[in-house]
Amino acid sequence: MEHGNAPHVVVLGSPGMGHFIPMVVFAGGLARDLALSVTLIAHTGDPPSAAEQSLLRSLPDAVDVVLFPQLPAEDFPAGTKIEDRMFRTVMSSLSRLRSLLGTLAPLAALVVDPFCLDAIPVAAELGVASYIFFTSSCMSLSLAFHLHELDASFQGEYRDLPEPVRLPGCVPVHGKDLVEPIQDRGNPVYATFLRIAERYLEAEGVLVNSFEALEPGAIKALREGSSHPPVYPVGPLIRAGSIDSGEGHECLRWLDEQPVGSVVYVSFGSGGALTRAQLYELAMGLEASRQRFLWVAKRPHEHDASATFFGVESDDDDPGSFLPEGFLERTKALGLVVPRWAPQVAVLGHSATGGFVTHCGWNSTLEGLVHGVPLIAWPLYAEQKMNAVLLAEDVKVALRLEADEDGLARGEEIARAIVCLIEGEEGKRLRRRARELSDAAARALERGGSSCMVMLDVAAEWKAQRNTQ
Ligand SMILES: O=c1ccn([C@@H]2O[C@H](COP(=O)(O)OP(=O)(O)O[C@H]3O[C@H](CO)[C@@H](O)[C@H](O)[C@H]3O)[C@@H](O)[C@H]2O)c(=O)[nH]1
Repeated sequence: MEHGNAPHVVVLGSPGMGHFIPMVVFAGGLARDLALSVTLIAHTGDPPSAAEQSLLRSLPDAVDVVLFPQLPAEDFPAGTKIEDRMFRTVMSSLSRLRSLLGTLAPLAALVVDPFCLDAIPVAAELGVASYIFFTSSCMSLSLAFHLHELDASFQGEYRDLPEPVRLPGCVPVHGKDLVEPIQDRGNPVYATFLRIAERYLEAEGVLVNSFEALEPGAIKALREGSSHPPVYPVGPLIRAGSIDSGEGHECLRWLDEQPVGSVVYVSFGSGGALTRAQLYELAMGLEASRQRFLWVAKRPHEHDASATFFGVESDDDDPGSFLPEGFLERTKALGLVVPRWAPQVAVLGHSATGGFVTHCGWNSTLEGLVHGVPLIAWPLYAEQKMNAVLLAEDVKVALRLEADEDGLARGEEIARAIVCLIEGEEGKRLRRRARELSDAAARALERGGSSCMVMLDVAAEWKAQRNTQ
């Protein structure tokens, strides 16, 4: 493609839908809203999944797409953490990236996601400035900036820390709720996180998918901090309803038949999986709540809460084959179960949706808030426990579930939380808060809004960069 006079930016994303989606949205926005010429390099399945292909088709013509393959599961020993697979997939692409960047010069910037930070020295060799598009909260970014300090301050596992961790401007967070891959210092991924924490300092700036009204304290502290690159909150960037419209999907037709604000939507993102025992309790809780529900159900997994992160391995996803006997029949008047994947943005934007049981993946979180939907926080892995703390204790837009000593959330507890969210006073308060945030999110992105202005400033830097080349 001819890139003309527009500054050319390369956007590099890591594997998994939770990263693919925001990087595609970000790349599309650079071309559409800022008239930049963009090459998006994405790590996808080979071939890309139907969901990946459909999102790529939504990109404007000014975005060139290059697909790098993600490393197959067989290349890793059983039990390898997803984060390790992501970092290693990106490492395996670096020589191809080097050649490609060489052919694309002159470049105004390379923008990488948090699992692609090893590309920063490659860009530096070619004289290209690197930026990070951080696909989670400012609170998680702050943890990355303070990881070395934390590592030096305590020898044991973080779950044994006697006092909560106080990241600047953030709600205190217990050590056990810090990101999951740093919970075991003996796992090789811990050392990788420490190594990568240093790479953040090599970037020219960090764009974050968050916004002022959502994380004012953390953003202020990051803005004032001088030991790291400048931080630019540019969110919330999510797919437009027109892109994830789900046209004709049975769950949208079903939602059309339900009263306004009556349905709780249950989904654990692209990767989340429950154990068989937990899946049973969730089914019992939904049934006992007697509330309407739409549940994206996936086959249970006993040992890996992120079992479907790199795609679903089995085609056998009929919920009837793994849900409790008789559940579908008994609940058919109140609920709908869809296998594996739903058009989530359309579901959250539907007037019948009144609550969201979520694993607190950052994209799901933003999608819920943009549509003014209050949350029940059910974190599973990655940085989701930190997000849950932020949403329940700081932003106050989510209910938490109490688990028993085995870590299982019982059916009665799940039913209690759902009834409280859809019918209770607490639910009303959370809904008001979610609507406030929805309005604030829209204001941040409109012309003159905080995120819009910040993005224009960064684009101006890139344009200036281009003019000095
Ligand atoms: O049935 C589904 C399920 C998911 N999605 C979409 O898939 C994305 C999932 O992203 P997210 O909610 O962030 O969850 P994960 O896929 O788990 O994302 C990974 O990446 C995120 C961003 O870094 C992290 O916050 C998470 O913890 C990490 O697991 C969202 O856009 C969803 O709308 C659908 O459209 N339909």
